[in-house]
Amino acid sequence: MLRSCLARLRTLGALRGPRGGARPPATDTGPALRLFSSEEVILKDYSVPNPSWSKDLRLLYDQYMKKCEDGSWKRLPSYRDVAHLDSKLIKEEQMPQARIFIRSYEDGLGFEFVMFHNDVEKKTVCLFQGGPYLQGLSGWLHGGAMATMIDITSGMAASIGERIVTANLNIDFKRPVPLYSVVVINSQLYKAEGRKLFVSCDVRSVDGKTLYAEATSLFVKLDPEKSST
Ligand SMILES: CCCCCCCC/C=C\CCCCCCCC(=O)SCCNC(=O)CCNC(=O)[C@H](O)C(C)(C)COP(=O)(O)OP(=O)(O)OC[C@H]1O[C@@H](n2cnc3c(N)ncnc32)[C@H](O)[C@@H]1OP(=O)(O)O
Repeated sequence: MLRSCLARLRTLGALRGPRGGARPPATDTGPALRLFSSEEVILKDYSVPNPSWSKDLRLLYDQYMKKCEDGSWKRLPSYRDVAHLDSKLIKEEQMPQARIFIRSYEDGLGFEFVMFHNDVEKKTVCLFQGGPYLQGLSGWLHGGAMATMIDITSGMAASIGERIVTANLNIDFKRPVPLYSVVVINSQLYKAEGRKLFVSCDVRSVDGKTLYAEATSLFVKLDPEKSST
């Protein structure tokens, strides 16, 4: 069990320890994966409920956790550490303070989210609650914050565990998203053509009645032959 869990995390690139420089302390509460190898790695998984989660977010989380019971859906863990990124893309030893920015806010102030993935259907769903530090126009979520979540959710639908980058992202913002509200981001890989992965996405209210945004995106698998990446 632990072995398969480690294999999965390695696939996601999550188990690279710091090669110099201090890792920010794992002071928050919540589940953590603790490993002992040549270096000690402690990873806290942020994709679980915390006290800042609204009732809507908790209810949806419970619904999706139920869907996970038959194995068709999987909750995706999420970490703050740069170890999440491929070491070929970022030189950790030169940037010991680097963090995944969406996980760098205190609970409830920024991006509260959890993602679920269905490998057969090539779908990723993100349950997202945007906090007060993500404000754009008064009372509303900044579109860039929404774009970030669309990008990452779509990227997860495109490819889990592979080195991909966003080549193109088109978003139609249909309605402003109120701060603190919960939205459901649905993404699906609909075409794969060589290194190119095409994803569609929409963002809806919890009851599904309000369409906040629609997006299409293109992700490209990095070419191992090319030195720039
Ligand atoms: C908040 C942090 C979240 C972190 C998440 C934690 C881990 C989660 C893990 C996993 C989920 C992943 C989620 C991703 C989320 C974050 C992604 C980003 O922010 S990435 C940074 C922004 N993007 C770039 O910086 C790319 C910069 N561009 C490039 O590097 C190159 O242009 C690249 C790799 C895209 C293509 O370059 P070439 O030289 O390798 O290949 P060529 O031949 O140019 O393109 C390949 C094919 O793609 C088409 N193509 C390329 N760009 C296109 C475009 N803009 N529009 C249409 N087609 C395009 C080309 O026409 C070509 O197509 P033909 O094979 O000929 O059919």
